[in-house]
Amino acid sequence: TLINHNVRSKFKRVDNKAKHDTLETVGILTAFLNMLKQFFADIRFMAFCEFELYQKHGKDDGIFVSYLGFIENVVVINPEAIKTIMLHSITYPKYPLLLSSAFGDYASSFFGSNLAVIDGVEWRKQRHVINPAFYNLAKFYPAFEEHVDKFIKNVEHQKGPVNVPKNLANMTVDILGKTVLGQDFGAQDDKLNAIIDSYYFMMGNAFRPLYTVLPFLTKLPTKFNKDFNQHLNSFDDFIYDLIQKAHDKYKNGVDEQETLLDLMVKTQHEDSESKLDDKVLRDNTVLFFVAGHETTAVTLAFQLYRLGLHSEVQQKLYEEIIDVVNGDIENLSLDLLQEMDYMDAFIKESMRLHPPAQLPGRITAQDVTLCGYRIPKGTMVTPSIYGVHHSDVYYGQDVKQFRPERWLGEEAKKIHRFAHIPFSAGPRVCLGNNFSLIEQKLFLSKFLHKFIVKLQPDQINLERALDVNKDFAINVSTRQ
Ligand code: HEM
Repeated sequence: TLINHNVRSKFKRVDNKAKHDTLETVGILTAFLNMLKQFFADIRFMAFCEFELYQKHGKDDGIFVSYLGFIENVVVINPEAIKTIMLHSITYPKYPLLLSSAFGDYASSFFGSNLAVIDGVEWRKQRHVINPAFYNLAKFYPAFEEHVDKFIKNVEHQKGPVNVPKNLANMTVDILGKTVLGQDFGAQDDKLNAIIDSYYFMMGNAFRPLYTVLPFLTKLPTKFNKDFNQHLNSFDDFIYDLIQKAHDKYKNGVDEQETLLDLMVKTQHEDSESKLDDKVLRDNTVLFFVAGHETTAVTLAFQLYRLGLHSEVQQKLYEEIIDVVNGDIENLSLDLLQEMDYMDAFIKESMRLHPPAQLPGRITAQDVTLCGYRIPKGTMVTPSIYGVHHSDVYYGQDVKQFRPERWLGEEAKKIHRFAHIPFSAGPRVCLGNNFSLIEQKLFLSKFLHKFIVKLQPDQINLERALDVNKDFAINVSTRQ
């Protein structure tokens, strides 16, 4: 009770927007149980834990205090407060959790110090170098198409149910390799297996809060630690090899279209103020691996799940595709993808209910007021993407229903702009959002043109549980 009292007294009402005298705080026992749950969970599970707590303990302010491990965490579900946080990246910089390299924990040794976690001048410098790689997405279109076609061909040759998450991840990593790193990975042809295995091993383990909070565990002479370090070394060798190839390409003056990696490597050879050294290149290449393929693969897997669940939506999408390409899928182009309104609504709705990135942590750089409460400097503040997307306060009574129509016409205008933020918003908005949206639309158009998706009877409740390592098989039949 004393601890609770202490926590509450820190977050007091300062103006009449606040509905209660202090911010609502989850009880210390609940926090402790939640912490145990989080310690052994994958970080991706934590947003569900937080939202469950909010539903049980939060009041109707859309803001409450919870815990991330031992750290007090102000979780924000109110879209006006989310807007304030997202638009003011100097007052609310990134929470430096993943920058704890001083501890030498797994998250920082794998993920490193890249664009997504740094702030200030260094962030501006890196974003300035990396941004131009995403200016002209039309140049990526042929690579998107090649790998989507390969995916479809593989499905055509497969007998029986198709396990989608892993295969989709192979497709998206091939697309990423070709477009962003300039490499043919061949994951869809089973050529990248060892590296992908290492990658998944680290993704599955590096971000476990257990190791971030108790990093000394990573130093114990256990088999697990040995395995982790082996995987890390082989993954790093692979990345440094890609970087070396980009250096060679620069020196040989190969006149090809510049990839993101080329742009980053070039800074070292030219007398530029934005020089990025090899370690920064390595850390950003890892970032692009992490941010750039699993997110889209999981999104697509959930979309196939939704299509199987809602056959009427599938039919409407199919009709729109046929209409836009005028009956011939060979006409499909980047421009035509922009004409698919129902497709846009479908993607928005699926990313609302199944956002792959959920808790973008920030820290207060000064004392602030959010929703009428005083939040002291140095507090962790986390807009809950999952929370605001699932809140009936902002989406109404049918919040749990999958209804793309809510994103069409007048109805869409009533939804708060910051109540739908799967790619975040403001200066730290996802750099790959348009890249991913084109990938999704192209995939869905070609896939639905070819196949009808059906779920298997035991797979009607996947609401929370999908990641690229989970088995999720769908039945597909070829359209006549
Ligand atoms: C469905 C797909 C994707 C989702 C849902 C997603 C989501 C996000 C979110 C929520 C953030 C911001 C986190 C924050 O505000 O703290 C972010 C940042 C970022 N994303 Fe994505 N992302 C996706 C795909 C991609 C792709 C395909 C790429 C690159 C090819 C990419 C590259 C990045 C980068 C570089 C950042 C850091 C930007 C910065 O801090 O300046 N993402 N993403």
